Amino acid sequence: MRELQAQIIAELGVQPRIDPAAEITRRVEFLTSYLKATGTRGYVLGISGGIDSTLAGRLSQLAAERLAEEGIEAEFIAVRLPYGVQHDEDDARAALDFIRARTERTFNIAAAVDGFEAEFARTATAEVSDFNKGNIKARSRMIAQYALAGHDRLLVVGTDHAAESVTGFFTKFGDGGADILPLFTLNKRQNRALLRELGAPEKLWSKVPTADLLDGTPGRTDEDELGISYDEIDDYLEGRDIGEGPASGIERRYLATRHKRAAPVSLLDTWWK
Ligand SMILES: Nc1ncnc2c1ncn2[C@@H]1O[C@H](COP(=O)(O)OP(=O)(O)OC[C@H]2O[C@@H]([n+]3cccc(C(=O)O)c3)[C@H](O)[C@@H]2O)[C@@H](O)[C@H]1O
Ligand SMILES: Nc1ncnc2c1ncn2[C@@H]1O[C@H](COP(=O)(O)OP(=O)(O)OP(=O)(O)O)[C@@H](O)[C@H]1O
Ligand SMILES: [Mg+2]
Repeated sequence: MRELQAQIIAELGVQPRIDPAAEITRRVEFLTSYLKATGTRGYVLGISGGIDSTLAGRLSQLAAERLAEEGIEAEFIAVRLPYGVQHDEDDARAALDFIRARTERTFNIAAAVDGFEAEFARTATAEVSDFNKGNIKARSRMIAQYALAGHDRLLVVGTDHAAESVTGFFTKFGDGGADILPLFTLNKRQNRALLRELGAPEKLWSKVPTADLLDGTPGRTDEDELGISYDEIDDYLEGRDIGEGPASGIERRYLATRHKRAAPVSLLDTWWK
């Protein structure tokens, strides 16, 4: 195996083989123990209809139910965060039907994002690019979740996992901004395996991953933007040889995005040298 590949696998804690049922139990247990240790009162998570939030959402609901069995009152707010009307709204609805959250909300981020866009144009005397606006959408979703969390003393659940973490394919302080990461260490096919184990309909676990942040290309697939397939990323994270081109592509992205996986750099840090 490549030296950097072994280092990345160890850093992200990826296991080449998993027992999906055991991983579900372990992650629900993680959510419940952290809540008890911190005295927080529940969880909040944005539900897009994609694989990651469907899985993290169901785990959060199961954690809330487990806590109730122990006599601890815990909230779980599954919140839809569309920018106007979401083009794959049916999938978001199907995800909510599967998650069966204690509380469902919809928080439309359009007014906030459009407000930022207008103020940006005034300040920078230039239009914001569709790409940069996409990051504003991701950060507006973070603000909405923290507002709900702050109101009820909840934890913001994040959906970061190894197959996104390795390439830094998330918005810094946007979807990357969260309190607890129940999917950490899993690659994309392992996320799918956990969803199947939980009995999710095929339409949800087989959905093509999309960040869906662009006005100009709704539903642009992650693989199209990355130029690398999740199968390649998953194989790489399981220690396989995927060939020089794709492996160096992943490693280039990994090295360029180290700042996203660390706290803001200070005088005492040496990781970037
Ligand atoms: N070396 C460095 N040290 C410290 N900070 C550094 C830095 N380089 C950039 N930065 C900072 O980081 C910023 C760039 O990072 P960021 O704002 O995240 O922006 P960036 O990485 O350019 O874009 C986010 C990427 O994540 C993808 N994404 C976002 C959200 C969700 C999903 C999904 O899969 O659903 C995917 C999105 O499609 C896009 O490709 C710069 O503006 C700068 O402030
Ligand atoms: N339209 C949306 N509504 C609510 N939450 C969203 C929306 N888009 C993104 N999010 C939040 O941002 C997170 C990151 O998006 P990402 O696309 O990586 O995950 P996903 O949509 O759940 O799964 P997939 O990667 O398979 O598309 C989501 O898990 C979700 O919590
Ligand atoms: Mg998505």
